[in-house]
Amino acid sequence: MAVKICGLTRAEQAVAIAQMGVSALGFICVPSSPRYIPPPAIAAITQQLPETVLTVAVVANPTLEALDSLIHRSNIKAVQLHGHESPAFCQQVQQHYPHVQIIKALRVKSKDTLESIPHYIPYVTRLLLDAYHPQQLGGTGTPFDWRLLQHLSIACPWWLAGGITPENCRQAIAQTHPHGIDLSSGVEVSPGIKDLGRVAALLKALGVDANPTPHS
Ligand SMILES: O=C(O)c1ccccc1NCC(=O)[C@H](O)[C@H](O)COP(=O)(O)O
Repeated sequence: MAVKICGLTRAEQAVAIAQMGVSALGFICVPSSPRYIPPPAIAAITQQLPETVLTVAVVANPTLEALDSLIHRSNIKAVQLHGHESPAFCQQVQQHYPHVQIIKALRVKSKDTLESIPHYIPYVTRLLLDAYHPQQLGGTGTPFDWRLLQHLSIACPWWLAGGITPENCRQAIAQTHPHGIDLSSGVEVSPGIKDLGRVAALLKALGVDANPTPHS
């Protein structure tokens, strides 16, 4: 089970969470977010992380030029497209950056959202199914109706997001069977500041072992 902790802003927290055994760390590159972190600050953090950690830049409706600048300045391994990006745009990103993993986030409002999934599959590394909120793109702390995923077979790797906490993570996984989970506000003290005790509680609930020590 992959675990992504999103919305990191502090180097020491990113390093500590990586050492706890988390597989992916997300950095919010959407300027309107309270978790926003600029690309040079992301680069300063990512260079301190173990190679095994997937580093993810979260963006919304970027131009290819903006993505180019972000990818070159932030030293990340994956981009998470969290806006209204089309399958055609994902294809363009895939063609321009074959070495960068593409995570397409879909904010699940209703069954209709899920009908678009097959159109994205050829162009993404994985999907992230997150909660829909009319005013906020992400980090809402609210789960969507997981029953919408019942009887749905998704033909590519996908991660579940939206309102997951150390308390409900096992139920979320049992009910939806994702390949990974993504959390932000469920393990936070305040936007961008993580609660390491809650990250530890999450990993304990999931039975994830801490990394061996080469990076400690
Ligand atoms: O977290 C943000 O502030 C954010 C802003 C704009 C676009 C995306 C954003 N977050 C994306 C994530 O991957 C979050 O981890 C995901 O929405 C889950 O958040 P939460 O419900 O708080 O666990």
